[in-house]
Amino acid sequence: MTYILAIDQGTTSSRAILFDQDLKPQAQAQQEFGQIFPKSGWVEHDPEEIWQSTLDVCTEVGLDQVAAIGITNQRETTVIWDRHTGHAIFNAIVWQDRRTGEYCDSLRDEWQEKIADKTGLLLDSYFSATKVNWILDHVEGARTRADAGDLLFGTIDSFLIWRMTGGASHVTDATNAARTMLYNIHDGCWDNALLELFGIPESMMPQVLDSAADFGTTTIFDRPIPITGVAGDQQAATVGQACFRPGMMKSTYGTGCFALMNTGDTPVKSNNRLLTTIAYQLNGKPTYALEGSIFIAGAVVQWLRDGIQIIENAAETTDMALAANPEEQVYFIPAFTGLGAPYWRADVRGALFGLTRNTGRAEIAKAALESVAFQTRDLWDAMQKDGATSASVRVDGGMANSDWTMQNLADILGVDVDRPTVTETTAMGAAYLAGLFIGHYPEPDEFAKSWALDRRFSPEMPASDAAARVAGWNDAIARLTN
Ligand SMILES: Nc1ncnc2c1ncn2[C@@H]1O[C@H](COP(=O)(O)OP(=O)(O)O)[C@@H](O)[C@H]1O
Ligand SMILES: O=P(O)(O)OC[C@H](O)CO
Repeated sequence: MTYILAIDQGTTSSRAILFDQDLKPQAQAQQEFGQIFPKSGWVEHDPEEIWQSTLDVCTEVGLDQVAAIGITNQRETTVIWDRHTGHAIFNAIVWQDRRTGEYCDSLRDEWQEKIADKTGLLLDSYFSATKVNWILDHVEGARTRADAGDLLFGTIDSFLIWRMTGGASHVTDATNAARTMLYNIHDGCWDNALLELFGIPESMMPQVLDSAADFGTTTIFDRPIPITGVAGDQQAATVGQACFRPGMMKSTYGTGCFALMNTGDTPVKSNNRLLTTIAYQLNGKPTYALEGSIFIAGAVVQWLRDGIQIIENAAETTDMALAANPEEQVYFIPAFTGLGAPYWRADVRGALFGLTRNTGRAEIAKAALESVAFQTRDLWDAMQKDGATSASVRVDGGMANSDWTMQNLADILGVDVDRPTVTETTAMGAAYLAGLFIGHYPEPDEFAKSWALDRRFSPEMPASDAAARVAGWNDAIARLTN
């Protein structure tokens, strides 16, 4: 039996999963790693922890029968390292980090439109470009070293591949490149004007390949293994959910929530503050998507556990939501690091609305779970205005395991929410891309036939109740953002 190994380097944990010939997960290892919050709105990871946890899970799951490796990763998170030593010169600045918010504001008038036209993105600290600029400005001597060609930039995929290939490959794929705010998604190349704007020498940038390609061969294990698939985690989930036809949409509930709708070979420009991105690139041909990005989804549950410590594990939230007093309607806006789509407000922070003397742990936990549905509804409305017509959405990610949350999502969206049998669709997408390249897995149309439904959640709440709750949410958002 030969397997394809998927490495899923996420925001809160690193995972390795072995997929068999039928794309069924057969073995899995997972390791959480530290979150570093140096200041309000700042989020960092230690690149060595990312590296070590990745190595550990690969070793734990076993590589004896692995034919190829696919890598998928938290996107935008920025690492800069020395090409001679392989040492990162600063912590990884995580996608959630808002430290460059004011810098983005200062560029807005002149650059917002140009950046949107070239990259499909909004000018925001979420993306890698201003994070690279910040590191070059704040680490002593970094700019001189960068100009001398001694430093390399990469998103997490790039950093891992560089290390796994002993420095032989400095590469990324088009989906990750599309999240840097430095990549022209129409021309398929790094954009010189943007590199210049952010003071980034082109010598730092990785080569951009298709999502199924020869990314190099890892030489750090007992035997050489090719790395043949790479995609950002949300794009890998889009592939894993087999959203290959225009109009198909998936929504992933991990640390954040990211809804992507396939728009085919047309890069659709949103009028409602969604992003245009590359869903996957095969045989040199990009397939585009519209994306809505929410920064806090499952992370709100982590905060209940690790922050205010009112739960011991994530699954407890279901019983709490069931036990909550239905008369109490608390709105929890988890804008811990600002609001993403469609508001894009780096400056606001979280809030609870509607507290009474009867509000307790259960009501707060319920409001935390509900915040995920309300935020998705905001994205859904924006997608509809941009022309989406889908009557259902495919869900995945850690939080999709919560039946209560998924039922509430169907109620608040007013459409069917479909959960597949494999919720590790992110890893599955990466494995599929890697296996596709070596001829181990079939072409996309054939693969799409194997998508299997675990459970469909259909709306049960009366539409008027859902509308009243959504109105309450909109009111809370208006109060916070005004
Ligand atoms: N049963 C559950 N109910 C609610 N939230 C859950 C449940 N299981 C996992 N989660 C949340 O899902 C997230 C983990 O999902 P995962 O897809 O592994 O995230 P990531 O890839 O961002 O690290 C955590 O934030 C966790 O709080
Ligand atoms: O770690 P996740 O699964 O929440 O995904 C993070 C995204 O890639 C950030 O854009």
